[in-house]
Amino acid sequence: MEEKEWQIESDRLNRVVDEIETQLVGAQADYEQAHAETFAVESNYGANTSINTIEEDDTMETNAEIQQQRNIVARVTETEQIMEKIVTTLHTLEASPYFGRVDIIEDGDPETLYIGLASLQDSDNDFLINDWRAPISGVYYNGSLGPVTYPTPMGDQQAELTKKRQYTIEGRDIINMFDTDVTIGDEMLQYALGQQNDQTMHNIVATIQQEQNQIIRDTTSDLMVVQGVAGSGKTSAILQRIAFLLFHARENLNSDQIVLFSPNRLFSSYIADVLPSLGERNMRQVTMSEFLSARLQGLTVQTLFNQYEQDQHQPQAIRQQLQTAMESAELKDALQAYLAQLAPDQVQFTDVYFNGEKWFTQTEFADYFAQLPAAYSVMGRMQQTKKHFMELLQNQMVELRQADWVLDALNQLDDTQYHQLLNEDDDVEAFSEADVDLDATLDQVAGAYLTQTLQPLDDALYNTQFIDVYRQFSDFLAYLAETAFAGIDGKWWLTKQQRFENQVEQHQIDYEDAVPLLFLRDLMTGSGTNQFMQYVFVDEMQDYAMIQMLYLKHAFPNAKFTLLGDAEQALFRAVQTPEELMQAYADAFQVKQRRLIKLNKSYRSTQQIMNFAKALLPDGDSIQTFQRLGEKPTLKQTTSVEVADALTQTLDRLLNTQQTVAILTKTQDQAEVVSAFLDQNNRPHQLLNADDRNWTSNVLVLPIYLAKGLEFDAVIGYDVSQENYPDETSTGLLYTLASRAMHELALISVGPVTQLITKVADTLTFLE
Ligand SMILES: Nc1ncnc2c1ncn2[C@@H]1O[C@H](COP(=O)(O)OP(=O)(O)OP(=O)(O)O)[C@@H](O)[C@H]1O
Repeated sequence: MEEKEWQIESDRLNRVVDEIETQLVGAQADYEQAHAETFAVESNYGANTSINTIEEDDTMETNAEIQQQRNIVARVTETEQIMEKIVTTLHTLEASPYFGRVDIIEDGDPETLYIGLASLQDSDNDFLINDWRAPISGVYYNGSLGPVTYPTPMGDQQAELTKKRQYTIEGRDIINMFDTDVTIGDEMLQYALGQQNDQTMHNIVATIQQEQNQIIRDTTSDLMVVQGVAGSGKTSAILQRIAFLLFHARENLNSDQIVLFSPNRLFSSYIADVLPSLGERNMRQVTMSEFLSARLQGLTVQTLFNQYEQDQHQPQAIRQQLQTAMESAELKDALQAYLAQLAPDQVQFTDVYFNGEKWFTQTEFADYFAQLPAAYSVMGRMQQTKKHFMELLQNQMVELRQADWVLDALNQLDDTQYHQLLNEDDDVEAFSEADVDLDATLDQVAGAYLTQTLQPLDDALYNTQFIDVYRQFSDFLAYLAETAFAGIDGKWWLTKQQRFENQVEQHQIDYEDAVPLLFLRDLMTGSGTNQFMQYVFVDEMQDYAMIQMLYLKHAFPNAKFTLLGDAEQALFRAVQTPEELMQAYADAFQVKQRRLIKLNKSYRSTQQIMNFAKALLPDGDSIQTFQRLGEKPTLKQTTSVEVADALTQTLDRLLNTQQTVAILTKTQDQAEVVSAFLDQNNRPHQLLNADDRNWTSNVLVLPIYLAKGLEFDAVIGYDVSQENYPDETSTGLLYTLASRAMHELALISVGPVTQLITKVADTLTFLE
C-alpha cells in the first residue's frame, strides 16, 4: 500500500488513541469517585444498621431504613460497575483500537467506518470506532464489494460497499494493513492461526468468516442446528454469538439467562476468557452430568465418561440395546403411555416425616389421590393432591398455635429470638395493632414459629416428596418389560430393573437412567421447568441422546436452542447426518423457526494434519482445509518394550518447537500407563481426569474424550494399534484425536498399526 495511505491511517490512529487516552483520564476519575462513594455508603450503612436493632421500639424504623440504605448501596454499586466497565473498555481499545474499516456510499453520501471491539464516540457524538456487533458492522463480515444491505430499525438499508480494509494494530502502531474485496482475507487468518496455543481460547472477532457470521448474528431461529467439521469454529461461533446477543438485547437479556452445556470440565476453563475479552460476563456453564446431579440430589449420577470406560470392559450386546432404548425419543412416549394407564394403586406414595415421625402417611396421600376423578391426568391429580395437603398443613398450623409443645417451645425462646420471630411477619400494620394485645402477639409469634419450624414439611409437599420416584421408576421398568419395549424381551428389562434397584440402594444411578427418571418425576408432578432461561447452547450435540435433548427442551421451555456438533466426532453413539439430526430435533422440539447451518471449512490444524484426519472418514472429501502448511503427521511403530523410549523421544522432539503437547489415549487406564512411562523418564507432565477443571503443565496426558473441544500445539496419539482401534467404530476417536492438533501430530503404535490408519498411509511420514 502506498506510503501516503499509511501516513493518513497512522495519523488517524494517533488521533483516536489521543481521544481514548483523554477519555480514560476522565473515566478513571469518575470511577475513583464512584468507588469512594460506594465505600462511604457501605461504611455508613454498616454503622446505621448496627445501632438500632437492639432497641425494640426502633425496629420498624430500622427495617425501613435498612431497605432504603440497601437501595442506595445498590445504586452506587451499579454506578461503580458501569464506570469500571467504561475504564476496562477504554483500556482494551487503547491496546488495539480497531481491526477493520468499511467505506460505503449511502444515499449518495460517502462514509468511512472503523470497526473494533467496542464503540467510541468523540465529543460531537461522532463514531470514531463502531462496535463489531453494530448492525452496520455486519457488512464488514458479510459483504463483497458492491451493493450491500444492513438491518436498521426502519428496515433494511441499501448501500454501496467501496472498500474493506483490515489492520493489525498494537497501540499506536499499525503492524499490518491491507485491502480485501471479498470476506475477511487470508493474511489475517494466517497470522491468527499460526500462533502458538496459550492454553485458553481467544476471541476471533477480527477474522470472523462469512459462514460463521450467520450463526453469530441470527436473532430469529428458535432452533439452530450447526453441523461443523472439526476446527470449523463452532465453539468460537457460540461465544461470539453470546456476545452479540447480549449487545443486542442488552435491556432484556443478561448472561444468567444463557446456559452452555459443555462437553467436559476442562473445556469450561479453556473458553473462560473469551467473553470477558469482549467486555461481557460469562454465561452459565454446566456439563450434563453436573446438571443431572444437581437435579437428583442424593444420588451419584454416573458420567458419560464412566459409561464409556465401563463399556470398554463389557461390551454386551443386550446392555447396548437397553441403553439405546433408554436414550431414544420413543422412551418419552413410553413414559407418557405408562402414566396414561397408571392406576391409582400403582402410584408409589410414601410417608412424609417431621422430626423422625410420620406427619402425613402414604395411605392418606393414596386415599386422597384415589378419590380424584380419573378423567384428570396423573399430573393434574398430583397437583391437586399437593395443593390439598399444603392447605391442610396451613390449617394444622393455625390449630397448633395453642398446642402445648408449641407454647413450651415459645417459653424457651430468649428475647432476641422472640423479636426475630415477630419481625418475620412482614405485615406491618397487623403487627402494630397486635403489639397492644398480648394474646394476639403470642398467637402471632406462635404462627411465625410454626411457619419456620414446619418449613421442611411445606417444602417436602411443595417438591412432591410424597412420591417415591425410585419405586415409581422401577415400576415403569416393569411396565417396559411387560410391553417388551423397543422389541427387547421382558426378561432383559427385568434385569435392568434389578440393576436399577441395586444401584439406588448404593445411592447411584446409571447415566442412561438419570434423564428418564427425572422425566418421569416431572411428567407426574408438573415440575422441573425453568421459565427464566432464554438461550440454551449445546456444544458437541452428537454426544447427547435424543431423550436428553427432549429433557432440556422440557427443562427450559422458553429458551431458544442452538445445538452445535460434528457427527464425525461421535464417540459415544452412532453417526447421524445433519439433515437427519435436524429433522429429529425439529420434530421433537416442535418449533416454528429452525435453521440448519453447515460449516465445512476447518481452521484449526495445518493442511497436512487435516489431510490425514479427512482421509480417515468415509466422506472426508467434503471437508475443506485452510491453506496453512506444516509437516505431515508422523507414525512410529514400536514394541511394548521400547514404547516408553519412543514416547519420550517424540515428546522431546515436539517440545523443541511447540509450547503445548497433549498425549491422547483411548482410555483413562492407558493415560495412566503413559503417565507412568513419563515419570520413569523424568518428564514433567500432568495427568488429567474427568474431575479436573483446568491444567497448568504444558505437557498433558488425557483420554481423547476429555480433549473434546480443546486444542493443543502438538498432539501425540498414543497406541494407534490394530488391537486398540480394531474397526470402523473407532474412526470417530481417531478423527477427534488428530483434529485436536494445531501444528504437529505424531502417532505411536505398539505393535501393528490399525488398518484404519494403514489405509491412509500416504498422508503420513513413517519413522524408523
Ligand atoms: N474466523 C476465525 N478466525 C480466527 N481463528 C479461527 C476462526 N475460526 C476458527 N478459528 C480458530 O480455529 C480453532 C478451532 O475453532 P473452534 O474450537 O471454535 O472449532 P470447533 O468447530 O468448535 O472445533 P471442534 O469441533 O474440533 O472442537 C480455534 O483455535 C479458533 O480460534
